[in-house]
Formats: sequence, C-alpha cells, structure tokens
Amino acid sequence: MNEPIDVDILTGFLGSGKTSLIRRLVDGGALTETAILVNEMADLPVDRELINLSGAAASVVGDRCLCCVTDGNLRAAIVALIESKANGTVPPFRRILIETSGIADPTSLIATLSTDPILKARVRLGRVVTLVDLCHGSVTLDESAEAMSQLIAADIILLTKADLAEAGTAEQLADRIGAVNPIARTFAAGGLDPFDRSLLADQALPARAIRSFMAAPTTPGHNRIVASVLTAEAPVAWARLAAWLSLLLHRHGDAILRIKGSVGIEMDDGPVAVVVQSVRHVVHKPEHMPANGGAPQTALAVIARGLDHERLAASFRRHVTEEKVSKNAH
Ligand SMILES: Nc1nc2c(ncn2[C@@H]2O[C@H](COP(=O)(O)OP(=O)(O)OP(=O)(O)O)[C@@H](O)[C@H]2O)c(=O)[nH]1
Repeated sequence: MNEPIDVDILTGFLGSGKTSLIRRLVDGGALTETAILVNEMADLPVDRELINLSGAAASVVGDRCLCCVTDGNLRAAIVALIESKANGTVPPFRRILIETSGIADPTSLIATLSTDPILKARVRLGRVVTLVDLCHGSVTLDESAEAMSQLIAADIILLTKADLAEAGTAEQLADRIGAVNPIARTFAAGGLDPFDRSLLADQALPARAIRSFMAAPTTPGHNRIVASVLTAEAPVAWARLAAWLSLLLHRHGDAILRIKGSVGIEMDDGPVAVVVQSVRHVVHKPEHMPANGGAPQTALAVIARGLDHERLAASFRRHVTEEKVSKNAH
C-alpha cells in the first residue's frame, strides 16, 4: 500500500505574498519532490508563468475559489495529480502544496482533505501556513471573515512585507494574531521555510487539534468580491496604462483589493510582457517576463468588492487600449 501523500496548505489574503514565497522556496531548493497546486480567483496564464520561472511542476485551478466548490474541484485536482504521477506524466513527488486563492476560507479545504472518502485514503493533511501582510494585515482582518478563518486555520503564521511596514506594526499584529490563534507560531518571513518540519517539532499541541472544534465554514459568496479579467488585442502604451491604474486606485482604491496580470507593452524595439501587480493602494514594482517567442498577451485581473465589469472594461478600453482620436482629425 502506498504511503499517503502529505498535503500542505499555503494561504493568506489577496497579495500577501504566497506566490513570492513559493518562488523563493523553489529557487532555494526547498520544494523538491513537491507538486504545486495553485488556486486563483481568475485563471491567468501569468500565475503559471511566475511559478514556472522557478522551474517547479505547477498546476493551476483557476477561475473559482476552491473553498466554494471544494468537493468536486479539489478532489478532482488532487486525484488528477496523483494519477499523473502514477503514469509518469509529471515528475515524481512526495508532497502536494496547495496555494489557496487569496479569499479562500481554508476551513472547508481542510475538512475535505480530512474527511473525503476518496482523498482520505491517498493524502494526509500536512501543515497550514498563513501569510499576513504587514502593510494591510490590520485592515484586512477588520474587513474580511476569510482572513480571520485563514488565521484560525494556521499552524504557522508568517508576517510578510516587513520592508514596507512602519516600525512597530509587526508587534501590534502579532498581539492581535495571538489573541485569535494562540497556538500557531508566528514568524517574520525573512528567509524562513515555513514548511520545514523541524519548525514545530517541539510543539506539544499542533494547531490541528483545535481545528476540529472550529465552526462551520463561512458561507461562500465572499461579500461581493469578484474578479474581472481585462484583455487587449494589441500591446498598449505604458504611460496610458500607468495613468489609468493610478486614476482607478485613486477613485476606487478602497474597493479594489488586488490587481494582477501580464500586460503587453509597446517599446521602441518591440513589445514586451510586463507583470503588473497592486495590493490595495500599493502598486508593486513591475516585472519583465522573458519573451517566449509569441507576441505578449494582456490579461489583467482586477479583484474588487462590488465590481461592475462592464464599466471597468469600458474605462480600460477608453483610457488604455483604444486608439486616441486626435483633436484635429476630420
Ligand atoms: N516589498 C515587498 N513586496 C513583496 C513582498 N512579498 C511580496 N511582495 C510583492 O507583493 C505583490 C503580491 O505578491 P504575491 O506573491 O503575488 O501575492 P499572492 O499572495 O500570491 O497574491 P494572490 O495570489 O493574488 O492572493 C507582488 O508584487 C510581490 O512582488 C515583500 O516581502 N516585500
């Protein structure tokens, strides 16, 4: 009989640094023999590309939040991975790492992993790691039931983006986190591998022991948080995109939780693909993607509360993609 495969869960609110952590761990060789299963709100090629840049075997379950469709999607994705391993179409692995979507309540994932009769025979729940962004953690915990559930479910909590946070924020958040989940260990992200099994070796009572007493998962629906994916046929001008982004965040910044995607940008010596990301009001440094032969594609996800896709798409077209009509044109 085959040993069950450990399934570790990496969770954390939108933009808290999950993909960045996976890339760092892959680069540092900490995720050998690990299959990575990424669940995103919107199915963007850039998620696959960012992780594949680090050379890991990754599979993306996009378009839906796994916690809302747990039984079917999660089971199907895990069973497919295990079957691919058995027939040699993916490299061998001993562990599966699930990166949840930023708004996932991991409670139902954990319940499915522990109780689904098909999965129970094949996998074993490993460690739950929750990232908390020091820039936005406090407001996120005020506003989001999912962020609270992510904290409660954690064995290990990592505080990210210390470089962007004001002095004292880490201590304040650590106090708040301790009141919500006193059993999890909280660390500064630094160069730590939160899945390193020696980290909790001295801990008598794993957080999992309290998870069985947790309340039922929160009702799916995510408080009107929706994702809209904007596309463009042709490469766009960086200046127009940057002006539109700044206008959008200025006008609707409180509603916009996350922008992420790859955009084809016109340059003098040909178009390039640039990864654009913002978390709430903070726009992160754009990252150039290596050319992969074809013309760079544009797919930009905007995740926001109460988003009107049609209005957003119209504004994107008007400010970014449509030819500008010259005032002097006849
Ligand atoms: N300055 C700084 N930026 C960071 C840090 N960690 C992540 N980022 C940036 O924050 C942005 C979001 O990081 P991701 O790793 O994509 O976050 P995520 O949790 O995977 O995002 P979602 O999948 O959308 O929930 C990216 O632009 C990262 O480069 C950090 O420690 N410091």
